[in-house]
Amino acid sequence: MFSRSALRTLAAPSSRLFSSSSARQSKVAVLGAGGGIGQPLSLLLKSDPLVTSLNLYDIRGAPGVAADVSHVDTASEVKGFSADHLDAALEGVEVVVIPAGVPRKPGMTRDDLFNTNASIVRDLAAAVARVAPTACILVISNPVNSTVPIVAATLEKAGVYDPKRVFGVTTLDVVRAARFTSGVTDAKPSETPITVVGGHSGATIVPLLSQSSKGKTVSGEAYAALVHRIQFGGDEVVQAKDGAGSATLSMAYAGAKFTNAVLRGLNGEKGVVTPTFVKSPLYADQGIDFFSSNVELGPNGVEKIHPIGELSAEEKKLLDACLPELKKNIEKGKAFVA
Ligand SMILES: NC(=O)C1=CN([C@@H]2O[C@H](COP(=O)(O)OP(=O)(O)OC[C@H]3O[C@@H](n4cnc5c(N)ncnc54)[C@H](O)[C@@H]3O)[C@@H](O)[C@H]2O)C=CC1
Ligand SMILES: O=C([O-])CC(=O)C(=O)O
Repeated sequence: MFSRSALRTLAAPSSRLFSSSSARQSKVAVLGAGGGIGQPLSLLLKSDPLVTSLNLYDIRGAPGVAADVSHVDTASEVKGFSADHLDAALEGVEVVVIPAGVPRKPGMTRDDLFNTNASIVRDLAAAVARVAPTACILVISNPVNSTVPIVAATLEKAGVYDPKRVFGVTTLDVVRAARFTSGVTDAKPSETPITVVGGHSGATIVPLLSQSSKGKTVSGEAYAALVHRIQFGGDEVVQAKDGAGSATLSMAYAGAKFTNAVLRGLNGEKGVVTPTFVKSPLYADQGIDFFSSNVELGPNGVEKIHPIGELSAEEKKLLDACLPELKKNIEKGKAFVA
């Protein structure tokens, strides 16, 4: 079981994006650094005191982003790498963050991105397997429910898969859940940390409001509306951007927050716990071997996968709706590599 105070250290939303408890620093690469997420994510990572070196790679525009970000007056070194220099970008890297790939337009599901993004993510994972086989890989590219199994299967094929080091970034769901719950309970987001489990698309996103002292006070129509908003927060942004893409700025914030958590774990900090989509035993008996739940991060990546805990009757129904869809998404990813 996990300690609630440990959980709060990361899950609790705070005005401080980065925590740092150690002098050890790390080399981080962003693949897709020229994009809507990649650019602000690179800026935020430049501000993270745990990052020593930042390698920015994209098939378009990374050297420009690197030149720009490199002027920020923090200690880390920034280098930009263009299309033919992926291997150089990965040299000696401990953490690889992947926001490469196309975003949604209105009317699309995340699964509609599969045909384009599956091969992008597979090829990037193959390069990581070749050049930085022990790096932690943080997958942002959608559909996360399928791209994470694609990365895992690609590493497995290359003989370097360590399930403790491959993560789907579901932090934006956690960030949204805290923000939206704060809105309806009249509490600060720091008082409304919400564990979100399952996967990262619509019905596979399962917020566990009953496990939050503020969240469990929301009921009836307000509860249904809050769950819907957390599950479909991405659509809200896609519609508002009206063809110009999906969440980029809030995702960059979430991606930087999760990267900092992984670095803190690698540094040996204790009690760093947050939901993330990883190879998981929780529903493996139902053929679902990737699942997001609270995970303690440590020096090897995943330190401990926490059970999801007690669920309300409503949450049991949400989980029943999540599991079959998640299973299909995972199988689709695996089949692509096989
Ligand atoms: N996990 C999550 O919570 C979220 C995931 N996303 C996903 O993140 C991805 C990126 O979104 P945006 O940054 O808005 O898209 P974008 O189109 O603005 O940027 C994507 C970048 O990837 C680059 N790229 C394409 N192929 C590449 C390759 N083979 N190697 C390196 N870079 C490559 C492009 O040149 C572009 O700069 C999308 O798949 C989106 O659905 C978006 C928001 C939240
Ligand atoms: O909705 C999208 O396509 C982007 C995404 O994953 C999110 O914002 O949660």
